[in-house]
Amino acid sequence: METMESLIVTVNRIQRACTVLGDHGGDAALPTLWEALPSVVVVGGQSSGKSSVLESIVGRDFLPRGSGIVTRRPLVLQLHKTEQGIKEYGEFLHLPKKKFTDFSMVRKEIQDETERMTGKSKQISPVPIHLSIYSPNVVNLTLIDLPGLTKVAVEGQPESIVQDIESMVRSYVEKPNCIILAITPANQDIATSDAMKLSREVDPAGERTFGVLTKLDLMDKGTNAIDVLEGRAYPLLHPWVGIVNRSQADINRNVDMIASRQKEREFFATSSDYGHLASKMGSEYLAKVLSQHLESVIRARLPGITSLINKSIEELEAELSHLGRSVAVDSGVAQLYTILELCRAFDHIFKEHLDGGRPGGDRIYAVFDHQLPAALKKLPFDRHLSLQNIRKVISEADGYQPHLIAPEQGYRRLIDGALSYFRGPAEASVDAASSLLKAAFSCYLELRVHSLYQKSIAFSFFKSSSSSVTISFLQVHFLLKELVRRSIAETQELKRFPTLQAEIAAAASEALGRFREESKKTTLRMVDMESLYLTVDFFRRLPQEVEKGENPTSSSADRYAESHFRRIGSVVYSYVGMVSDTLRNTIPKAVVYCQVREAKQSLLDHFYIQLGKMEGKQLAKLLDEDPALMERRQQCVKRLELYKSAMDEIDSVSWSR
Ligand SMILES: Nc1nc2c(ncn2[C@@H]2O[C@H](COP(=O)(O)OP(=O)(O)OP(=O)(O)O)[C@@H](O)[C@H]2O)c(=O)[nH]1
Repeated sequence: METMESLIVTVNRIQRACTVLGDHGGDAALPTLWEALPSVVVVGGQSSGKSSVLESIVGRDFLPRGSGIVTRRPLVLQLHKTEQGIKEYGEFLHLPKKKFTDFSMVRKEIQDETERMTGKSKQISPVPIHLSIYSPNVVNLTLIDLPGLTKVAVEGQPESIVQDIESMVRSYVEKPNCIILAITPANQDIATSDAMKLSREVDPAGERTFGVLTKLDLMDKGTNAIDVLEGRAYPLLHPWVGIVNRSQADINRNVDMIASRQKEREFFATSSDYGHLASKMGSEYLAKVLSQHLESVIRARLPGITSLINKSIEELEAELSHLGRSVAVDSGVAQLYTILELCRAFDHIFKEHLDGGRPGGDRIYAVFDHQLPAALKKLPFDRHLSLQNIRKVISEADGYQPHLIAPEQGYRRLIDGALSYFRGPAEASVDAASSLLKAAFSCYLELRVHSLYQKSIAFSFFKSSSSSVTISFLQVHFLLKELVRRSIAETQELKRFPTLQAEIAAAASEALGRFREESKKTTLRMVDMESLYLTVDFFRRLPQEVEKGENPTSSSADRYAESHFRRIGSVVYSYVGMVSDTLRNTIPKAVVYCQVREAKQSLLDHFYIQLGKMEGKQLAKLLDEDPALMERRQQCVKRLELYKSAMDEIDSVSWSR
């Protein structure tokens, strides 16, 4: 018996912990212990006698009375039996350490506390009020009083209240761990009893319903409820209990509960209808039966509850470790350390993208292997080296005195013009294309969704421009940015720090911009170098080759014939081809040197310098977490605390057994 009593006390403590730590069930996002705890829930229509039954079980007047819906929050009533001689008192969970010995003050506090949560609006709230009563006149028992089921809203109450109350009551009684105390007045047709209708729905076999008939004394003369009380009219697994509470007149005359219990006992003992059932009737008997039943249910459910607690602790701990530790309380140095760790994690992933292991680096090679040669091939040398243009350039270079041997100036001008194709359109398109890229990237930062669209615009721009040099460093620049974006998204540790994510993205973008400018300078300089000093050897070899294939009889007059210009064209063509081959090999080297290598080695170097100069507050700002995530972590911590304390409670009972 001692063990069983302590079981109810244990569950009482866990129930209180649930309320303190915010577990009232009904929150699908978090595991709930509240719903797993066995409890006795009092259900009945308005004026069915619920309050009277509860007061009778307690032996005290303490519940608010009045018209309309008085009970508007669940009242968890925990009864603790104390030794004889100790003065009885009530204690609220929300007012710990305040002992209420005056039960009219308990009533007032229930009213006040109800209004604190619901206002005077007459709304209902699912957050329970916990009241413990310590008394030698009670049995260990926990009862939950709920708003009475009603069919109409009274003045000042929203129409939805009828439905709201039913939903709240239903949410309690449909749980398999709920013992239903269904109160029905005997002077009404039981077929229309709200309590019985609901309990039949959720417990059709009547396994967890205790039927209580009140107001037996108010039945019409000549009628009785024997058929119900003996279990024939409405069979339930547990026997029905008849009750006689104080009448309104008794209440008005302040008949105390002890006298009323005595009166109830006499009613059954002397009743010609119920005399034979007298020992199994009345509120005192009801309290005893419920207490014993609750104890046995708790005992049966304890292993299930224990494994539920263990499972939930595991789940919550796993989620918390996934969410990560809160860094808000850390010192500045610790926060700097955390930021550097996060940057390193990002940098590691970024490098994996470049070096292999993660995709992306291969696309840079594709730029050098396909896009650059294709762009070089597309340069419009044909137009520049058309017969007509060659003649024009050479004649203009000659001036009034046509060339005598080789048109040195003409060659130089033709070559210079052709080489400018490597850089001319390139330069023109750099700024336009890079501003498009900038737009694409800032758009990614702000909206994150349109980047693909912007990306396609940027790419089509590349395609339409025939700039071979630009194509390499701008496309590599774009690919590096894309890899930064992907690396940030793939750094799990960064997920909870949106501000730091944005700062890393901005710092990386700024650095990549600098590398791109360096690359642009270097690659364009390579083209400039080609135009500034031609490869003399190439031309020194030329006359022999020309002479070899030339007709010795050809005269100097041929110098102005078509074939002469065609030959010049083909010489320039092959020189430009040679330069093109060189650039195809050297541009990738420059781009890798200036952009890829720098990105790998020093992408966040500037950012690190800035971090070093930051104060505690600025660092904390960088570590601003997603508020939803912080909230979730807090909820999980609280729930974990609940489960752990519940486990301790249960363990302490097991030890004392
Ligand atoms: N004579 C008599 N009157 C009773 C009995 N039970 C309750 N009453 C009276 O019926 C009225 C309603 O009883 P309550 O206990 O307030 O009923 P309730 O279900 O708590 O009502 P609400 O809280 O308003 O939903 C009161 O005037 C009680 O005195 C009973 O067994 N006999």
